[in-house]
Amino acid sequence: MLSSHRMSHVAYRIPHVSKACRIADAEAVLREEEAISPDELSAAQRRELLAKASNHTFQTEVNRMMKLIINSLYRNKEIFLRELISNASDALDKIRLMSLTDPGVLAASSELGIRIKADAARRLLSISDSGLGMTRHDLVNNLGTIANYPLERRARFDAGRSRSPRLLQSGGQEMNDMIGQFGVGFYSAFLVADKVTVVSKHNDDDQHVWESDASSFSVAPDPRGNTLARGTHITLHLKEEAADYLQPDTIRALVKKYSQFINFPIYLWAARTETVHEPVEDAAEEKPETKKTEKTVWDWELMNDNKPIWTRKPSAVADDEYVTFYKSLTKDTSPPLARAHFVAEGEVSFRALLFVPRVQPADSFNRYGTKTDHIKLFVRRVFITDEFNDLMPNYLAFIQGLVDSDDLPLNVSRETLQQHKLVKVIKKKLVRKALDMLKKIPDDEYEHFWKEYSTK
Ligand SMILES: Nc1ncnc2c1ncn2[C@@H]1O[C@H](COP(=O)(O)OP(=O)(O)OP(=O)(O)O)[C@@H](O)[C@H]1O
Repeated sequence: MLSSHRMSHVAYRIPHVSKACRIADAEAVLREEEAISPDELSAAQRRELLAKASNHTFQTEVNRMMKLIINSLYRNKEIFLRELISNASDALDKIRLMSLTDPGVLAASSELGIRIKADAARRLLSISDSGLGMTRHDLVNNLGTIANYPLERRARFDAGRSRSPRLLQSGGQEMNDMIGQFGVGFYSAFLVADKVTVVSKHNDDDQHVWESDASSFSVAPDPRGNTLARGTHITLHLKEEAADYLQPDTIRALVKKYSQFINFPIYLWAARTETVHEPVEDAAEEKPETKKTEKTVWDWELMNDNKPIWTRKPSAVADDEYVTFYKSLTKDTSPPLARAHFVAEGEVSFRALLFVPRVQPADSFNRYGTKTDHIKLFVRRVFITDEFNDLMPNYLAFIQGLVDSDDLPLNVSRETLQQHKLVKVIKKKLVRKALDMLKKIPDDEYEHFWKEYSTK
């Protein structure tokens, strides 16, 4: 018999196997997935979990941030899903990047994806990923303190607050929009859930369970053992008023709105009706007859088109797709003032997508107080870093976008990449294209651009 670990591994390959097998496997996944939910713990396992749990209080800054999120985003609760999917995608980026230099990190599971499942009867919504996962230490530190938060984000919060202190109290739409841009992160789960359970398996540690009702949290070794091959499974115990987020249509619409450009497949565990023709057993008849019956089939449904937009031909991308992509890339709520999408060939080949934000990014300074650029670097579709900081000169640091190069080596450190001679060539071409893009800002927008970006 397959061990439960193996079973989940096999089941994750559902989309590629035959239908009969798929249904059988899908049932296996259902059982497997339900077994992962901490509510499925037997009484003895729950006792063991409690006995071994260490209890922690959130750092003051975390409490403050949770209050800020809950008071400011109550009209924009839906962003929780975008935040959890974005964390899952970050964790997948990290393991994929590590696998370039050490393929062994994918030994437990080679699947890289995000799976969402709703259990309407128990009001549970789960988001799981097969990313990097978290060790016990990570669970305590990353989901309990603010120490690991990028300093830039704090700066962004402060910038937002000082820009509009009155709005913060009023909880107006503008404030919603502004906070939405900051990447409020994991704690936004408490906008819709009164309890959150995180089960995580990192290659370097055994599986642990983190649980919180927003006032404090506990961490314990998972009494079921390592049921996840690798990654993180988050279960939201939804508040009564948040039950709509269990509806497949609501989930599909949110993924389309905020997460359609995530570079990993996002699946929803969903039912669909299939019409099947079954033979009617009647010996008197010469011709065997068939009758139509409807069957409900549960399966993982792919919700996003994870082919990166910048790999498509510019002529095949619609304006509104660029705007949606820009918003998901930057968390900005306004459309960009201008864009440039191009392929460079010759000495170095790369694709790039650049945007001019309507409002200057608030996080233009890094932790050392120097300017940071806003260009994400990909090499052959693999996200490498957004802290490369060597692709735009200071005076163009406000440009948002990405570069995806086929020629840069994948498996070298950021420092080595920075020295790479092709980086200079890429930068030169980017600057030229960026300046062309600025020239193309329509006349009626140019005054706005000038006011926003000129140094007084
Ligand atoms: N699904 C996940 N897998 C692995 N680690 C995670 C996951 N979700 C959260 N984390 C860890 O918890 C940390 C805190 O998450 P949180 O969303 O609050 O902030 P962030 O992701 O660092 O910032 P931002 O949301 O602005 O991008 C992350 O930096 C990451 O280390």
